[in-house]
Amino acid sequence: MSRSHTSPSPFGRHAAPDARTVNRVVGDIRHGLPVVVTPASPEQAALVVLAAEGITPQALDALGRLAGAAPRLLVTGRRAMVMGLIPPSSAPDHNSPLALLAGPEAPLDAAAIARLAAPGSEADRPGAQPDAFPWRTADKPVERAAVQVMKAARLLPAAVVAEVPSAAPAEWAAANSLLSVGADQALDYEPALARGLRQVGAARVPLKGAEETRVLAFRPADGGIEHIALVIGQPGADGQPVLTRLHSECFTGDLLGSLRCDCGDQLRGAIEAIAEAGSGVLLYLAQEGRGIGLVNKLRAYELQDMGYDTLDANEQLGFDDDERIYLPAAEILARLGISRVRLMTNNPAKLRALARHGVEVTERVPHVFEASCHARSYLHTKATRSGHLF
Ligand SMILES: Nc1nc2c(ncn2[C@@H]2O[C@H](COP(=O)(O)OP(=O)(O)OP(=O)(O)O)[C@@H](O)[C@H]2O)c(=O)[nH]1
Ligand SMILES: [Zn+2]
Repeated sequence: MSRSHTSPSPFGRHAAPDARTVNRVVGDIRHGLPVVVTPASPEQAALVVLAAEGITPQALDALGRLAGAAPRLLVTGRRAMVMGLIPPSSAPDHNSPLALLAGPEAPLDAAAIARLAAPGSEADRPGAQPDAFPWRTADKPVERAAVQVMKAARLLPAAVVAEVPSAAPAEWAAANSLLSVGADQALDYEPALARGLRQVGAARVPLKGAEETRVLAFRPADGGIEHIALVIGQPGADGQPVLTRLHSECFTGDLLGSLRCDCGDQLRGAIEAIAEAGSGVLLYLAQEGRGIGLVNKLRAYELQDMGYDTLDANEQLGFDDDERIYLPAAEILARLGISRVRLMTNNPAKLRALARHGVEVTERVPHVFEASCHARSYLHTKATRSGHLF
């Protein structure tokens, strides 16, 4: 299912304008620049937004002066929960952000923002008690979109925001040389990238033990990092469901041979098993760190060394325990003409997600490897808390 876009630019034949806009905004955010997020409804205020991660006192001052109002901090419900701001039971949607406002006893300065946005022992530090900040639930689309932009930028999911002092926010943004993006565009970014995937490369790459392998690359609509499909043999030629593995990128495990996880063994083991079966497909999905990115995964590892398990570490950072979506996988399978799979996985969420996207999973094929001593507690957590079937 691909969405067609019309573009007035002769260079824009393949471009998805919404994805391009979000991508440019993400670029500015990663540069430490503010952007404007506009609401669909003109009754709501637009926000001028900066990343909380790495914010400087100068940037915070400049934001306040630009907007003519005191900035506030948006953190996710998850982060608010681990800071003890809200009890676990009272968070209706953990992905809804919470707004923290500066109060007379607790100025929202750059140092406070760093402590509130990043996990650590903020409650131990003088002057940084999170409950000194008045807060309210922030579930307006512009507020959720501001946090979504941080996730798309692979930064900590926390944003410093102030209301745009104009009823014409896009014009105000242009007059201040800022990029702007619609809240709906930002919230639909990941699915839009998946819908706009294009195959951009295909080559025969004989692998050790799987010589009849083709490697195909699928580029998302914003020109970002490609997902890769390894097509081994002639999958589906016999009319049978295709032996399939969805593997999420793990730089540390796949490439460096990290012993903290089982990814490297699972990757090579899947290729071996598919070759042995005669044919199948492995999708190598650009979803490092269960979708939070490599840098945030390294932060999660640091937290795990402090005693948190792999799920709690994600939540300490403000993320859900798993931020992946499987629409890209379903889209690639559809492009390959595969609608029925025997899925090699221990993760029931992958079975449910593929079914939701119209892929028939005829069988789950267990995909278990011996754990190193460093990976034992990681795999134990998956089994006891994520419902993994080992
Ligand atoms: N955030 C986070 N990601 C991790 C951690 N350890 C491994 N990962 C990432 O988790 C993903 C592993 O994905 P998969 O191989 O699909 O594993 P899975 O979801 O357990 O599913 P199956 O292996 O199919 O059972 C990779 O993107 C890794 O980078 C961790 O401690 N924290
Ligand atoms: Zn791994």
